[in-house]
Amino acid sequence: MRQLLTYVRPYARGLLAGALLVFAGGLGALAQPMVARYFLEALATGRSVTGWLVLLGGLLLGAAAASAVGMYLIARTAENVVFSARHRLVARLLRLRLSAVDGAKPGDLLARVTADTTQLRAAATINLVDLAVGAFQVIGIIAMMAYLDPLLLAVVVLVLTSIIGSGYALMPRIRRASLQAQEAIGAVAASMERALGAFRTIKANGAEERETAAVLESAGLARRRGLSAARWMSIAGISTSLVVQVSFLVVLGVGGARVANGSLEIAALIAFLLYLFYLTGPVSQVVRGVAGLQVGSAALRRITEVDTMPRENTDAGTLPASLPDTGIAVSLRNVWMRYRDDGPAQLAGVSVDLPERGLTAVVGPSGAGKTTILALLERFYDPTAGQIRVGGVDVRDWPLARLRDLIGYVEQDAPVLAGTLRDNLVFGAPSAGERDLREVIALTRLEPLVAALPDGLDTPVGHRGGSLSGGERQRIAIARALLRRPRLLLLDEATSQLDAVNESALREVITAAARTTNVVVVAHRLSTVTGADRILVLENGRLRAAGTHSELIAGDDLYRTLATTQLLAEADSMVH
Ligand SMILES: Nc1ncnc2c1ncn2[C@@H]1O[C@H](COP(=O)(O)OP(=O)(O)OP(=O)(O)O)[C@@H](O)[C@H]1O
Repeated sequence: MRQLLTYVRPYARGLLAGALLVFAGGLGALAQPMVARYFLEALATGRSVTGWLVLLGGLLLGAAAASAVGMYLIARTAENVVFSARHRLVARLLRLRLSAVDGAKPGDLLARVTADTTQLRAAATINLVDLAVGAFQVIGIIAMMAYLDPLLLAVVVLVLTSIIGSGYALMPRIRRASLQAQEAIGAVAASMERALGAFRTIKANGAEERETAAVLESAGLARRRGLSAARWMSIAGISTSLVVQVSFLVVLGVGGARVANGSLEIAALIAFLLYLFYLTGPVSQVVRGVAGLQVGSAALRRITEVDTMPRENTDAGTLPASLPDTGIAVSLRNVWMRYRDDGPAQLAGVSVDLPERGLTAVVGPSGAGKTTILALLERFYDPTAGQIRVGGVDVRDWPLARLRDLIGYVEQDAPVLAGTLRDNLVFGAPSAGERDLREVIALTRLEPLVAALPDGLDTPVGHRGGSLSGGERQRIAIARALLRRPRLLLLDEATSQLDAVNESALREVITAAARTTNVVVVAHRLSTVTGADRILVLENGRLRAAGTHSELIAGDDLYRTLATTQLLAEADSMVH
């Protein structure tokens, strides 16, 4: 409730005004028959009806307008609350640490932003208003009952206490069932995301039916949990009416006996029973409000869970006194990395210095920890032990956003985002000028692609760049990184995405970049390696050897084997 109120508080005035207007609209509607009566009386007796007619018309329009505006204000509060919950959630989700997201399911996180926040709509408005208005009326009616006959009130209160008792028993069940239903909806979203993210793989493996079944299993669970919440809600509703009916009978019995022995007037009993009759509505309203709040609190729990996930602080830290204009040096000192505390060491005591300029190639068997080094330089993760310095400053001391500003990173799977080609290119440098853009397009040999696309740079490239080839995606990723004018360029080379012509062109681009910048390439091609100023050979997370191609060919067995077997293209000719 407290958490819910923190979302509602900024919009409390609008909600209050809305509730008061709806209430005034209700009063106006109630007054209409009375005014109609005076109008008809005036008509029958031949008196002037103009005043009554104007009042009736005014009431009619006023009540309708008050209700409409009131309902709009309540709906606006609901939308505002949902928006502010989404705002907070999205801002937090995109700042989560990678280690937090590694273990989460993107579809489930998505459901929290979409489905769970929607559940706040009713809880933050209608349910709260129901609870407040209902409770207010219940208190008023009970006060009137106390005035009429405290003894009968005691009977009513006794019976009403059982509503509170059953509420204590039922409400947690409603909350639990709603939470499970929302979790199941998260699971539906997660399995859909899994299926749509690997659409071709599913088709190629004939897995449509299995995946459909997996999604439907979660959907079925959501249905069962939803039904379970609905069952508990109807039990709460029906037990409320039953309790009020029972109290009606008890009051009738006790009151009747007291009237018979002369200790209560019949008029007082009738008035009491009328109040009891009126009590049904507000009590049901309170129960409805509290039950609705359970659904909201279940959703709120899933929303606020994100608050407990570790986030990155992108601004804290101190910039180094001076930053070079071109490349920036990097040093690793006895760096260890475990992705999980109890997991194996993916890097085990790596120490290396990479100067401000030059091309460093990192090679090694699959799983040796090559990509992990790049991830640590981007500070996607902190090393388990040891120190990484960029520009002479520990990466943990850098303001994260400024550190990443220095780096251009081309991931191995070269992701392209839904949007136009231009959006994708300027993604890392939104203020890049047209000239820079054209220059980078020429460097990365993207000109033929731009010319072939119907709207050139402004052509949408599909979800995850689905309408592009692997090589095109990779060149776009490289162009995107170059446009950032990085001082440290990290390239995770894809194994076989580029044809020979494009490959040699890009090799030239990278070599040119390395003349002014620190370039680190996780290399899978011999051509990349042979041109490197230094090569690091990683094996099982250890830096096994370092040197130039000819030094390593002469001095390192693993490198020699890698060069002849794993590193692609012209291997034989380069080795001999
Ligand atoms: N986010 C992660 N969580 C847990 N383990 C991870 C994670 N990323 C990588 N690993 C593990 O760390 C090890 C090193 O991975 P890394 O991606 O650095 O290898 P690599 O040398 O780049 O391999 P490849 O050449 O196949 O790309 C692998 O065993 C991998 O399974």
